[in-house]
Parts: sequence; structure tokens; C-alpha cells
Amino acid sequence: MLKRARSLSPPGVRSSLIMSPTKRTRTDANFLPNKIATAEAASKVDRDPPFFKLLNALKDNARSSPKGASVVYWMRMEDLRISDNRALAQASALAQKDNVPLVVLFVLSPQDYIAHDRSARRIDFTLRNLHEIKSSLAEHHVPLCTTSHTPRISIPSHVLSLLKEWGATQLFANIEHEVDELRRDIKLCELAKKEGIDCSFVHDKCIVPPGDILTKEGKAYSVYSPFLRSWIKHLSLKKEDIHLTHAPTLADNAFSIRDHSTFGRLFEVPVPEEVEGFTLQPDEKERMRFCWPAGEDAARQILDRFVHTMARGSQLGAVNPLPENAKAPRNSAKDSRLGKYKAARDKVDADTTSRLSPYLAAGVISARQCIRATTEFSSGKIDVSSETGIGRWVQEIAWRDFYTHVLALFPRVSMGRPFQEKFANIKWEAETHKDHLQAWKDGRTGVPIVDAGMRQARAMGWMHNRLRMIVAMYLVKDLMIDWRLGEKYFMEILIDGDLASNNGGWQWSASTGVDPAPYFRIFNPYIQSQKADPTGDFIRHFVPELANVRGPEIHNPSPKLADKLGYPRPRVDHNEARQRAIRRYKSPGQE
Ligand SMILES: Cc1cc2nc3c(=O)[nH]c(=O)nc-3n(C[C@H](O)[C@H](O)[C@H](O)COP(=O)(O)OP(=O)(O)OC[C@H]3O[C@@H](n4cnc5c(N)ncnc54)[C@H](O)[C@@H]3O)c2cc1C
Repeated sequence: MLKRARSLSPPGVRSSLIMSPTKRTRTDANFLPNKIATAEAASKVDRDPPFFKLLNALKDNARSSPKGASVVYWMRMEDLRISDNRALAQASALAQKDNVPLVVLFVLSPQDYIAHDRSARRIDFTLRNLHEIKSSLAEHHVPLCTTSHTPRISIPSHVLSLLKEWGATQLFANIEHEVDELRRDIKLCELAKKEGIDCSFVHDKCIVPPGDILTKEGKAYSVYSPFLRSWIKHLSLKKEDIHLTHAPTLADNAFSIRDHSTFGRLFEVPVPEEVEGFTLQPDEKERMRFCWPAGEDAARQILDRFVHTMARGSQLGAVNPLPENAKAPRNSAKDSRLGKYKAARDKVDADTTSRLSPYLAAGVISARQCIRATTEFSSGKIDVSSETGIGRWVQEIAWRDFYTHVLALFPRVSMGRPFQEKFANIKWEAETHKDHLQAWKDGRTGVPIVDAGMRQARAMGWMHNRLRMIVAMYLVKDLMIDWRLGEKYFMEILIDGDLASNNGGWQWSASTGVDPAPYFRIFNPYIQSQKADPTGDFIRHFVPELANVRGPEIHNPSPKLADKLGYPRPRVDHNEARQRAIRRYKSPGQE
């Protein structure tokens, strides 16, 4: 009997019809020359990371200025929340102490979005969250002023001019770890100092701040396991331990701010509906809203659902994570998705993972809150054991920290360089096989699990971790296409695009990064497919051409069946491609 996959797409949308993910304003042809630093430039930056330069600039700019007319918190793309937000809490506390209004600023920077390949989905998600934040802040009589500024090079001056307009002598923000953002903030510290304005940029993204976990030699870790061992030692739920402590809550501004000639008007400054060049098609916009509802409440509910409910096959696709009619029973730790995470996390045929990455990447929920939520099931302790679902999930949050530390302390990775310079000259096929890259993007490589994963990304702006590894390794090792083109495409299409995790994942798959998959251990996509999607439900859902195929052929259809169903044949023979990859990695630069 033929089995038909359920239709799980939002109303009016079929995954097979989803062709154009975003209105494209950029081409791949512009990418490589612009983005890759020379080996020398990367080494120079690695020797003197901007992250430490910023910490020094902040010391130099220690709080000394007299009380101003307001205190400003500059919210960025990675901290879109009000609760458990360290910089916001500190700004709020100071505003209370000085008895002046707190003002929240957000600066849209279209040039940065282009330079960093930001997806229109991520920008839309940012704006949707800003709308929520604006209303929530208004309940506390705190205005959110959203501006847009170009060129990006003058953002420090733009922020400074606003601070002066608002009579602020104190600026707070959470640290962003990408090279461009760090350099921008260093510049702002320098300019602010001249104007007598203090800058406090604080650690908030990671559980343990970059620089706090170092090897005995005082160097950053480039291997995950020892990093994890050290990371675990930093975690405790004791009151005095800062790493997991909830940041103090936001205090209200005085109601009189509403009548203030300058600050009162800020309540009227709208959050734009879109940023030019990052416009979503209407159906895509609807789908993103359906799959990824904005706001802290939504994020908290998604976390709660992960912690308390079982995985369901009906949730494998582009579904609403919080269906209105879901009266899902609350399960014990043994049965919940969190509890089963160790055994189930690599399965793609149900919602086995939390799907919190868009919320974590945008800071709609804090990583601290995610870890605190797990302690309910572990007698109030932090479980980091590799033997339990809870522990395994906490370790994933540690991967997020790990890659952010790598980004901050080995800035070369955000400059288009491989972490392992010896792999800089591998011979790629990008020029000779542009059609292969396009087929991969379109989900038409002829390898069902790869195509299903790529179509999931196109449909949802999100992909399961196991699939990300499979499709990434397939692009790099089977199609022999430069990992940077895959990294860029992921940023352009994913709603959770995060430079640290994305680069980490790509360099892991390409065997060029920190703690990578050894270059000779190459995933066989057909074996991976059987393990990740044993029933074939996932493939049938996302590859409608194969919707009626049952049995093992779903993982690797015969040429005859593929031709009959209008499904492409594989572009390369996996075994031959594997030999080619091993040969080229062994002797970089050689054919
Ligand atoms: C090639 C490649 C590209 C990736 N690009 C991104 C990206 O742009 N943004 C992103 O957030 N993650 C990225 N990841 C990591 C991972 O795939 C996603 O975080 C995960 O699939 C998100 O699903 P989830 O929220 O259900 O994760 P869960 O399994 O529920 O994990 C919980 C959280 O832990 C973190 N996490 C889990 N796995 C990893 C990991 N391997 N590395 C870093 N953090 C992790 C994420 O914040 C995630 O939300 C990438 C991985 C690969 C292999």
C-alpha cells in the first residue's frame, strides 16, 4: 500500500510550490572577492582580537560622567527581549537611581544586513519582535525609538548624536561578538569618551562570557570536550553565582515622561513594517509568522512545550509550534521531548528538538532561562550528563557558547578564513559547476534526504541540526563546493542565522574548523537518511515527487523510478566523490 505524507503546511501553502525564499538583492558573484580576508590580515586580527580591544576600551571609559537627562539602552539584533536582559536591567537600575527616564534605542542598519547576508526572514522576525517590545516597554512608560542608519561606518556618530539630543551621559548595551560590530563599538567608546559619555557594554549572550574559559596556557579552547568540562564548572544555581541568575526586572519610568517635549514624542516613533531590500513575499511573510510567532511569551511557551510534551510526527514540518487546539498532555521528564532528547534528537521525522534557535539567535529568550527550565526535572540541579536527555540538551547550549567564544577569540572565522589555514587552498568546483550549487539550493540534487532538508529550509527558514550536517557535508565533500557559499546561503535563508553557530557548523562539516569532523570521515547521505528518517515520512513530506514511494527506495530511488516520478538522478556518484574529496583534502591545491 502506498503511504501518503500528511499535509502540514500552513493554509494555502504547499512545500513543493515554495520557490523563491526572499526578494534577492545580491548575487553570489559578488561574494568571494569581498568577503575573504588575506591570510596575513586574518592572522593579524587573531593576534589582537577586537573583542579584547573592546574590553580595554570599556575599562578606559569606566563610569565617571555626571548624571544626565536620561539613560539609554541600545538594543541590538541579538537581545530582543525585556526580561532577563542584563544591559537593559543595568540601564533601568541606573535610571531609577538617577531619577531620570530610560530610553531604548534600536538602530536598523541595512548595509550591515547586506554585508552579513542577513535573511529577509531574520529581518522580518526582528521587526515583529520589536513591535512586541515597543508595546511591552510602553506599559512601563519606556519609549522604544527605532531608527535606520546608512552608511554603517557612521553608526557610532549617529548613536552619539542621539545620546546628545537626549542628554544622556550613560549608554548600556549587550556585547555583540562579530568583528564589524566589535569595531563599531570600540569606535563609539572612543567618540563617547571625548563627549564625556560613559559606555557599559556587558556580557549577556553566553552562559559563560568569552575569555572566562581558557586553557592552562591562557589560550582559547579550540576543542569542545575540554571546553565543556571547564564550562560545566562555571555553572551553579547558587544565588551568588551570576551565570544563571535572572537579571533584575525592568522598572517603570515616571508617567510624566509621556508629556516630556523630547521623550514623549519617542513613543510615537513607529517600528517600520519592513527594511528596503529585505522584503518578504506576502505568502512567505504569512508562513514565517505562522511557524515562528514573535515575542517573549511565544518563546517561553515553545520552551515549555519542549520540556513538557512528547514529539509528534504531525509536527515535523512547517507547523505552528503553538497550535491553538493543542491540548497536548503534559508529560513527565521520561517521556517529554527534553527527556527523550538523547535518543531522539537525531531523528527528523517528528519535532524531536526544541526549535528555539530563532528565539535564541535573536535573544527573544535567554540561554540562562533555557537552562533554568531544565532544572525542574533534575531536582533543582543542573544536569549536564551525556547519559540523559536533559544533560544532552544543556550540552547543545554549551555548543552555542563554544562557537561564540571561538568567534570572539579567533576572529578570523568571521573574515571568511578557514580556522585551519592549511585548508585554505582546496580545489573547489564552484566555477565549473554553478548548476550543482543551484540544484543544492533548490533541493534538486537527486539525493532525497539532502533535497528534503533543503526544501525544509526554504519552506520554514529552519532546518533540523542533523540535516544541516548532512546537507553541508554533501555540498562540500560530494559536490566539492566551497563551504563559504553554503554558509552564505544559510544566512540568506534561515530565520535563525547566527554567524558563530553557522560558521561553526559549516567549518565542522567542511573539516576546516575548530574540533571538526576529520576530512576523511565523510557522511554517506544514504546511510544518514536511513538513520535520521527511518520511516521516510520526512522525505515524503518535503519531496512530493516521492510522496508515494515506500520502503528503502525512498532513501535512494533507482534511476528508473526517479525518471518515472520526475525526480532528478543524483549529480555525482557518492563513492567517487568521496575519493575525490579525500584526495583534494590530503593535498590542498591539487586536483
Ligand atoms: C551547517 C550548520 C549550520 C548551522 N547554522 C546555525 C545558525 O545559523 N544558527 C543557529 O542557531 N544554529 C545553527 N546551527 C546549529 C544547529 O543546527 C541549530 O542550532 C539547531 O538545529 C536548532 O534547532 P533547535 O533549536 O531545535 O535545537 P535544539 O536541539 O533544541 O538545541 C537547543 C539550542 O542549542 C543550540 N544548539 C544546538 N545545536 C547547536 C550546534 N550544533 N551549534 C551551536 N548551537 C547549537 C541552539 O541555540 C539551539 O536552539 C548550524 C549547524 C550546522 C551543522
